[in-house]
Amino acid sequence: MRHIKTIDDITKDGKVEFGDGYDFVENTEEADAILMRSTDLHGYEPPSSIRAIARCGAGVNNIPTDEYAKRGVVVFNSPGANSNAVKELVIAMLILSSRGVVQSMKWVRAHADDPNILVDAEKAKKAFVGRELKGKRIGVVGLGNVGSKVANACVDLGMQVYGYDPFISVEHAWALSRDVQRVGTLEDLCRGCDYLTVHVPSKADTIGMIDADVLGLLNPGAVLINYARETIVDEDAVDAALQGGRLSWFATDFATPKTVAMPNTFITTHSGAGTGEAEANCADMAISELKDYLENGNIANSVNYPACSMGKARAASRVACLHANVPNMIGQITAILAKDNANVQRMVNESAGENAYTMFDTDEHLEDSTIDALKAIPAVYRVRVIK
Ligand SMILES: NC(=O)c1ccc[n+]([C@@H]2O[C@H](COP(=O)([O-])OP(=O)(O)OC[C@H]3O[C@@H](n4cnc5c(N)ncnc54)[C@H](O)[C@@H]3O)[C@@H](O)[C@H]2O)c1
Ligand SMILES: O=C(O)[C@H](O)COP(=O)(O)O
Repeated sequence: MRHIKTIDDITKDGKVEFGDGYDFVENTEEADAILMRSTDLHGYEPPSSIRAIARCGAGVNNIPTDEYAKRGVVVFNSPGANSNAVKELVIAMLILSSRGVVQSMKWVRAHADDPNILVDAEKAKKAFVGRELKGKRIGVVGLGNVGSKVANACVDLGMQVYGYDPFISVEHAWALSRDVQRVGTLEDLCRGCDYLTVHVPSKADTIGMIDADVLGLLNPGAVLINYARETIVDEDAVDAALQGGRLSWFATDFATPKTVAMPNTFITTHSGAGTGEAEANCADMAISELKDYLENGNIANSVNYPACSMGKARAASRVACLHANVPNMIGQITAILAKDNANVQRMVNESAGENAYTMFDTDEHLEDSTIDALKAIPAVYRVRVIK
């Protein structure tokens, strides 16, 4: 039996199914893996029983992924699984910030007792006259799973769409409408925009990237949308831009103390991924990643280890070594196997950044002393006997 600890509400209805051979435990010390969402794990040391953590969602800035890699803990996320949900809410924010929908509805509620409300509403409506999205210029920062979908949807709405992403993947470049115009700098993207929407992860080069300089390049009365992370916008600069009229609205998914004090904001409760469909997609992807890792040692969609697959574990034994990406690891591992006279059927070695992964199938089970020798290699973080 393998044991899973869940953190956060993975789905609204509580449905999380791993199937036969798995159960859920309260005590993390008894768990093999963690399934989670947005809880901040910085400062938390997972017990040695934990081999993997799967984040149901895209952003992993709440997890110390580098530190966990060095403890031999593989961290997964679920890329793209909630991107349609975010796209739809971003489109909603484009419309809400352009058409006085919320203000008009507030007026109706405030005049609910007026017996002439139908006639009076006709007079009141001039206060809520908005503008159309068609023909307006929007800048999309980050053209990954969410940004590429937002950009394509904006093309469909008849907007002039510009995108900026110096690290765009081939897959997302292919998915992008030919009507999305790519620009080379953030400044060129922002110059003359009526709308700016941000879809990048929170990391060293994106924290505070939407600052006073960037905001100053937008058209007066522009709208800023942040459904990525609160850290990406300089809140003081956004406040000043709202007060000074450079921005007419700021729509954000992050209710920070500074943001809630600002004028002209639409603020949601980190609800970009808040649909039943997105929750189910994220959970399904994260669960299958965890199961394949726990049962077969295969890695897909990890953010701190390379992708690696040898299919189902069918040989007598399968062993995985998680180690630093340094020279002579394969040499050291095979030397130890040769000493035990182990016959290797298949071996794979993959690396990503500072970390690497070596997995092999053998005809017979290895001696305990062989496993101990593998564990004793200085750059090895963890050895897993999967089968
Ligand atoms: N509000 C929500 O509920 C919600 C839901 C999903 C994702 N998010 C946030 O949105 C972010 C993006 O999500 P995604 O699924 O599109 O992720 P993704 O990884 O598919 O796309 C991120 C894109 O940002 C680009 N990028 C990275 N650094 C950049 C930089 N300095 N300048 C410009 N582009 C840069 C990458 O090349 C990539 O294409 C996530 O990291 C997460 O923080 C929020
Ligand atoms: O990065 C993400 O996928 C989103 O921010 C979703 O976060 P959540 O799982 O807490 O809704």
